[in-house]
Amino acid sequence: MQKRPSWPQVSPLRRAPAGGPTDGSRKRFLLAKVVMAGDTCVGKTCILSRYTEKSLPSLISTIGIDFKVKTVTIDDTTMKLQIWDTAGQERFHTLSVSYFRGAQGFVLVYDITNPDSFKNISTWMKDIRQKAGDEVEIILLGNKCDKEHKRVIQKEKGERLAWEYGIPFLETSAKENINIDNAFVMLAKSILTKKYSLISEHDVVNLNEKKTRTDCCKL
Ligand SMILES: Nc1nc2c(ncn2[C@@H]2O[C@H](COP(=O)(O)OP(=O)(O)OP(=O)(O)O)[C@@H](O)[C@H]2O)c(=O)[nH]1
Repeated sequence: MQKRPSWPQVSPLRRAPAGGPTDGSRKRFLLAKVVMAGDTCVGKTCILSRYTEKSLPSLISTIGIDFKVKTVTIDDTTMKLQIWDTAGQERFHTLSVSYFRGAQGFVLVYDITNPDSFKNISTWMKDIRQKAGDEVEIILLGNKCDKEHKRVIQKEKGERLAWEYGIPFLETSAKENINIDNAFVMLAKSILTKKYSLISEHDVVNLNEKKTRTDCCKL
């Protein structure tokens, strides 16, 4: 099988900018694009919110796309994770998977109380492979592990599926804050280990930048 070239074609490591450490230590900065994926209502938004804001969001299903930024430090490397929260509803599927392109990591989530969300993991894996390639890092999460009384998918099933895909697995609870930080740190470490590089310049959205019209659009 033909291997995709490493992505993106930009330098993976940046020196600390001026104003950074003055002790001569080399600090490295990485910027990685991570995408939350999985069926609707599995808890993607809650997991992301718990991780980035230490709280749960006001509850409303994701419409379209949103992202949050979180900085993690692993050894001497500071990583900025740009984490995109996609909508799991079927009607947003095309839009959601279009954001998979250019990602270095995925948090793929099912709900341990919802068998369909577990069954659909294989479809999400296909989407990820198709849009982001074989080289991306993925972690599988069985969320809502606080709902033991409603559990349908046993932990061993999740572990087995992850083993088959060769990816790490954790059971999490956004509600009880179980394994949420762990999940993102594990993913960040895998991305780092693979020496995956930064978001390419054109994938960075500068929300402060004012749009200027190009000549062809001027009236
Ligand atoms: N008990 C429990 N409920 C959770 C947990 N995580 C999320 N929920 C609940 O599950 C529901 C859906 O959570 P969301 O985070 O909106 O799910 P989502 O996957 O982002 O859904 P979409 O935005 O539609 O894709 C909400 O009612 C949450 O309160 C958890 O760990 N435990």
